[in-house]
Amino acid sequence: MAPWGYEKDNGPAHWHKDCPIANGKNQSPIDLINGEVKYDSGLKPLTAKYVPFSDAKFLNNGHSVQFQPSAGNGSELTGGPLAVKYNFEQFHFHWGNNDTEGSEHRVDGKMYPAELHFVHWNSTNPSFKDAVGSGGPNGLAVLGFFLKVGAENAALKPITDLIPKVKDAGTSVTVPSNFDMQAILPATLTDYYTYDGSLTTPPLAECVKWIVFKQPLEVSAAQMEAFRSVINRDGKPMGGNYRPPCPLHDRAVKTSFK
Ligand SMILES: CCN[C@H]1CN(CCOC)S(=O)(=O)c2sc(S(N)(=O)=O)cc21
Ligand SMILES: [Zn+2]
Repeated sequence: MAPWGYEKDNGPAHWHKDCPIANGKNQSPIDLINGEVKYDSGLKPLTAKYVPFSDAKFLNNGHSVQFQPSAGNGSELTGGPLAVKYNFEQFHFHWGNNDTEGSEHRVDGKMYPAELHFVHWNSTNPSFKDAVGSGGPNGLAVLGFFLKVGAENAALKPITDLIPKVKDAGTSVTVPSNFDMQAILPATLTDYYTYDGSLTTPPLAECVKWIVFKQPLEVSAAQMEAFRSVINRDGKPMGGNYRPPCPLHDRAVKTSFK
């Protein structure tokens, strides 16, 4: 099979050939249907402590644009549905070619123009790769934020300003050390959906505790256009790098809000 992607000949409908788990019962993303979620008063806010990075890269890996600090950067996530501390690994984006599509998760069938994923791994594992392969839904914790078009996002501006430098697949740049990742997050990480799921790209491992925030972040139209200028390995616009929703099967989606 051609390397996986999001085109007709290598997109989500083909992924099961190399990754049979694509047809598993704990796949992501899903459509978050408000009439079917269940409030859980035991779900407390999350705490993310992101420390400044000395040598982080911003890269185009052919499937997304990704912020990646060197291993062991000391940033961590606790609380919410998580029983232990998770280490920050990377963040990346999914987006569409117009404002009516782009997010991976949906809310009552509605797609947002983009979705931002903060990937963390369970610190009881010796490494990130062990966490991905650890089996069960507690290997990774991914925070999902919907992006909608509105005011310029000043916290994301240092990142969106770097996009023209990683327009082509396989390129990367060093991120200025004064980049403040914490500033991207809302002050309180409260209202969210959470469920057990998978990576939304190959290898599609069912190792993810998903935490998707109800409140979208805003980015400007110019920031959205920056994403839409990114090119994939086939030299085509990367926009459309989102997997459609997967069946929920017998999973429950819990909310921290009523
Ligand atoms: C393009 C490749 N994307 C994946 C790379 N990794 C997994 C395997 O690595 C050894 S990962 O854990 O960094 C994640 S998280 C993630 S999503 N969209 O579900 O948040 C996809 C991937
Ligand atoms: Zn993602």
